Amino acid sequence: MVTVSVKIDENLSNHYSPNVLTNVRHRLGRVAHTFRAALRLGRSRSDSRPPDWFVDKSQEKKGDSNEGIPPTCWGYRIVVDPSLPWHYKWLMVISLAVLYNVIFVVGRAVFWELNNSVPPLWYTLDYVCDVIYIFDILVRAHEGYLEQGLLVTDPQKLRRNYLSSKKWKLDVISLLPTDVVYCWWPPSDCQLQVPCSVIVRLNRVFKLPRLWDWFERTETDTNYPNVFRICKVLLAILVLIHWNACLYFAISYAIGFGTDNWVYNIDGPKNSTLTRQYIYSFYWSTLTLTTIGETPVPENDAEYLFVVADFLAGVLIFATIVGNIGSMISNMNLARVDFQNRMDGVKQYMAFRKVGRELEARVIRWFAYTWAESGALDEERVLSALPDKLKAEIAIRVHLDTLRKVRIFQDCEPGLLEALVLKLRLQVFSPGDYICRKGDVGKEMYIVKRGRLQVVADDGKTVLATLGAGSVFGEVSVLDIAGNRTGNRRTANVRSLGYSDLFCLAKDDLWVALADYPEARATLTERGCQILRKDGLLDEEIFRRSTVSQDTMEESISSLERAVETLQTRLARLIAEFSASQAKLKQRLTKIELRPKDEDEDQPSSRCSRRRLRSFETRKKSCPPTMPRHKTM
Ligand SMILES: Nc1nc2c(ncn2[C@@H]2O[C@@H]3COP(=O)(O)O[C@H]3[C@H]2O)c(=O)[nH]1
Repeated sequence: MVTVSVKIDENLSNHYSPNVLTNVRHRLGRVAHTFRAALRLGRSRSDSRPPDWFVDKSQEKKGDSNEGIPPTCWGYRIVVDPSLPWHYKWLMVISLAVLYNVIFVVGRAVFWELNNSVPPLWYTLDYVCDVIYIFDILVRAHEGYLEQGLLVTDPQKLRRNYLSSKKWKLDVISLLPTDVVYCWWPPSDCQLQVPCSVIVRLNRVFKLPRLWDWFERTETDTNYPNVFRICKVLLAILVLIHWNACLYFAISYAIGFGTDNWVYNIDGPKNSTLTRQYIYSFYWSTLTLTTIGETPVPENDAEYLFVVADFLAGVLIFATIVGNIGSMISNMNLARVDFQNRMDGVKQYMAFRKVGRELEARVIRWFAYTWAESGALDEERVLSALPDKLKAEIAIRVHLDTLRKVRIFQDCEPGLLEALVLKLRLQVFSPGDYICRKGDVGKEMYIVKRGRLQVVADDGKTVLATLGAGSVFGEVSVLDIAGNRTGNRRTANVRSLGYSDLFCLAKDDLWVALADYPEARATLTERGCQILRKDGLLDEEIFRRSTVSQDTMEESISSLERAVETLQTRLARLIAEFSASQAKLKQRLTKIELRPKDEDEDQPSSRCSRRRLRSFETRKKSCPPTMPRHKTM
């Protein structure tokens, strides 16, 4: 067997600072780990990569709040990242253990036949669950949490966080070895027809919060949250009914089976079987808790009290549960109900205003198409909770296919795409709808997502162009191209052939986005000019003059920028020179001041220096410290 050990000579600590030594220790630890891993790899060709719940110190990013914390386990810190998939799987395992205890501890304690049926299986399951509980304490003690947005991986902090929480207390209570009671009340008693000592394990139920953790996580992760919520409520109902059934059977035992009509009667070949005992108790419990059927009338005080308590609990619990399920089901259909209400409103309005059968049919067809294609999803409202960056990412992901087909966006900077994609509004047009008519004032530009459209001349028949997915139109009138004889008016009619989905971009939004991307603007303008030239709508002279004046303006701006830069450099140099000479002068004056008094009292030069000092002080007061007053800019 090969042993690898890493040791730092004690003497080194006298020569080097603790920081250096800690660093050396970390690095040696990593070397040792690599060496061990290599050895393991040599022996079994298995993957020596540490599992993902180890945080490799060397892999951590700079700026991590855990920097400088010594590794604990062979150069790695064991930390459980709650966002990892395996953590979710672990939650599932522990939830199953909790559910087992919630259902079977009470069940087996009351229905002794159940406990007696396969004792080895039950005891194996009991102690497997206990092992899972113990392991869960370890997992929780290493569960990372966020501090200032960073995952804390410092083992001490993690432990402190766990030990100071309520979870820790509940975990300990749920693992108290209550089974020691078996010494005085052995499980073998269960052979008799009396409730079992398994009930002492009821403290295992204190682990229930772990089940909520799993519920919460699943609810966040699943794509069907409403279905999951309904399943959760159903499970809660079943567990409640089960517990109540067990209680009923236990009370029947306490009063005496068959002593009156209310309690369970265990006599007879059918009633004595476990299946009948449980099913009848469950049935009784369901009737009582839901208060939906005739239940046997209680015959003594204890029975009355129990039934009253059951009724009250049933009303409270089931009112809450039924209310929740009702709201969940209505939430599931909310979009459809909302859409139908809107459609009904429009239909009523059209009938009231007598808009005509043909138009009514068209509007209804439009509604049907919108529902079929997008489920009438109000994307803006749905995404309104997200920050702009995330919204843009989602929008780009969703609309990328369309935007890729748009030629002018193919080579454009990602920033422009992001800016534009957030401003796009989806509009649906029916067959024969005019998107714009010649002569209208252009207020928006369109990108075709799906469908086919025709650009038609005044007569409505001559087709100038056919547009498909990825085409852009409506830009000519919104770009304010100099020399455009139609001004800001539409130059042609555009009509939808079938149903078409268009992204609409308002003129202001387009201008704001293009202000930062002159190249994209030039491409769009160039395209618009080509169309105007083809239709003879471009005044070349005005266009040329505007281009020249634009060029001249751009040149003037560039030369102005250059002049400002030169001035800035000169100013900086002058300020530096002034500061240097001021410092020199100060030094000289200090030297003069420090000369012995009697030595220079009679010297004419010192009198002159004092005069100069006084005049300098006066000038300093009247002049700002960084700007020489005699320099004019
Ligand atoms: N006038 C004209 N417009 C066209 C042609 N092909 C596509 N279009 C688009 O049709 C749009 C009609 O509105 P705009 O004038 O704003 O912008 C126009 C162009 O984007 C064409 O051949 N002639």
